[in-house]
Amino acid sequence: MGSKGMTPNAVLLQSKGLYEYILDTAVYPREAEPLKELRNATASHPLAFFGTTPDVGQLMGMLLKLVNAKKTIELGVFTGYSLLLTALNIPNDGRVMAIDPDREAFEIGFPIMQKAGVAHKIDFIEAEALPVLDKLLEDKENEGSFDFAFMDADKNNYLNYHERLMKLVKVGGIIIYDNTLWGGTVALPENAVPEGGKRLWRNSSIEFNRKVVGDQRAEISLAPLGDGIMICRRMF
Ligand SMILES: C[S@@+](CC[C@H](N)C(=O)[O-])C[C@H]1O[C@@H](n2cnc3c(N)ncnc32)[C@H](O)[C@@H]1O
Ligand SMILES: O=c1cc(-c2ccc(O)cc2)oc2c(O)c(O)ccc12
Repeated sequence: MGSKGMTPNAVLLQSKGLYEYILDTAVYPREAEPLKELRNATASHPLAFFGTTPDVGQLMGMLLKLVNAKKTIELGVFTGYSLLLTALNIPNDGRVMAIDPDREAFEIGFPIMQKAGVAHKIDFIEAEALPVLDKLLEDKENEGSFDFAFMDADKNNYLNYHERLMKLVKVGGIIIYDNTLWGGTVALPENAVPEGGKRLWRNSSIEFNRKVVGDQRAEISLAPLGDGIMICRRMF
């Protein structure tokens, strides 16, 4: 499946054409078949725009391999593009703990994960993420035990997740936060953004970026891929 007619919103780049160029020349030709299949299966969903964009997925795949990620965690699964991507890029005995209260959406993608032969790597937990993280942290053994984390759940809780993930991920491990440029609205005056969820998430993103930039425990890169990703590497 190519990009025509279904390009994710190219809100951060100079033009939609430039984003299509990146996807068509560098991303789609290298995208694994099961990921294409999962995008197809999600395309008619009313929230299809939730899916992690394939350009972010491509970088995630590389980072997972660079840190030899074996034990990973994901908050915010939806139909499972980023989950399948992770499962495909960790070893056969690797595990991804995937947390989302919406099992229905997960079940759209799960048969594709089974067909791809990676379902045994996936532990889906049907729940809100915060109490699950708190439960994990009750056991000291879980501290510093994850190699990699991907965050794509409720945007107004990112700072709460960050505090917990910085304990759960090992020194040298990676945490990626999606949507941290929130359609470019982080650079707009507040009154230029419609009131409601979008403004709330814009404000949360600004606050999140500011706090993480000041967090000396992490090396960071705020990269303009997809809707913006904050990449953190735990230093101590
Ligand atoms: C943008 S979607 C995730 C997209 C996914 N990463 C993908 O590649 O398709 C956000 C997801 O976060 C989930 N979510 C919302 N609140 C949550 C919470 N408190 N804990 C965990 N997941 C949550 C929603 O149910 C939704 O499926
Ligand atoms: O439009 C959205 C909304 C969300 C979102 C908002 C609140 C939640 O509790 C969960 C998800 O997430 C999005 C997203 O991750 C994306 O890539 C595009 C759009 C949206």
